[in-house]
This record gives sequence, C-alpha cells and structure tokens, in this order.
Amino acid sequence: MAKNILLLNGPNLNLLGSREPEVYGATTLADVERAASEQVAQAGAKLTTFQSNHEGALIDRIQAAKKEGIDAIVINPGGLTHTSVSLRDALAAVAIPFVEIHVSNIHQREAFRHHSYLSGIAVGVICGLGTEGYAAAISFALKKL
Ligand SMILES: O=C(O)[C@]1(O)C=C(c2cccc(Sc3ccccc3)c2)[C@@H](O)[C@H](O)C1
Repeated sequence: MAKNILLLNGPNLNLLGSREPEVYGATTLADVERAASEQVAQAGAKLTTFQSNHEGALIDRIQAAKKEGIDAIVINPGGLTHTSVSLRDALAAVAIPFVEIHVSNIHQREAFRHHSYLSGIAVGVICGLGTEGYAAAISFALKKL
C-alpha cells in the first residue's frame, strides 16, 4: 500500500480550470493538489506534488523520486503523453508503479491524442472522469500500489 506518493502534472496543467472548462472543468490545479493532499493525509500517507511545463524537469523529478523513497506515482503528462519516449524511459528506469490520468477522454478527441507513450507501462489509465480522475488514481495508489 503506497505510503509515499508523487503527483506529477505536465505542460499547461498549471492553467487547468482557467480555460476550456467545457473540456477540462473549472477546478484548478491548486484545487486538485489540495484535495489529493487531504485524501492522502487521511490515509496516513505522504503526497508530494510537482508540475512543470518542461519535459526535462519532469524527467529529473522522476529520477529523483527513486532516491526519495517514492513508492507510487500518479501522472498527468498533458501533451507529453503523445510525444515523449524520454518520459516513458524515465518511468521505466525508476520502476516505480504509476497510474496515468487524463482529465479529458483522450479517445473522444483528436486522433493524435488517442495514443499514449506511457500507457503500455502504466499499472492503469484513467481518462474522461474530469478532475475526479485524480481522486480515483490516488485512491488506487493508496490501496493497491
Ligand atoms: O485530458 C488531459 O488531462 C490531458 O492529459 C491534458 C492535456 C492538456 C493540454 C493542454 C492544456 C491542458 S490544461 C488547460 C486546458 C485548457 C486551457 C488551459 C490549460 C491540458 C492534453 O494535452 C492531453 O491530450 C490530455
């Protein structure tokens, strides 16, 4: 049961809740992180959060996670989902189990969003549940990872 979870958000997710609420909802990233922190604290576990618009910064954060004793990752890679072999390689290298989460249902959107470079090595993928997907991913990590 995960006791030290890292919540990662990729490019542009710092703008969550500020635009396109019809696609991504009105909940901000700060709201998501606050709710996740409360959820994890109630379970007696620890949550670390990180958001970056830079692929390399996310890779550096993932590499550092192993040394920090992170035992589960929840990641919304944003657009890097569909482009980043390097992000996949970093997750594979640290071998920390992770759940991939998307606020939107990427399979109902543009064709280029239908493929994820990460899904094949994820424990599981949640998409289309809005920001509620974060709570579901965290709950799974607390109970199963
Ligand atoms: O649905 C997601 O969570 C997703 O990971 C998130 C994405 C994303 C992309 C751009 C911006 C944002 S957040 C946002 C939305 C509207 C306005 C400003 C920022 C998310 C997409 O790149 C992905 O294809 C899907």
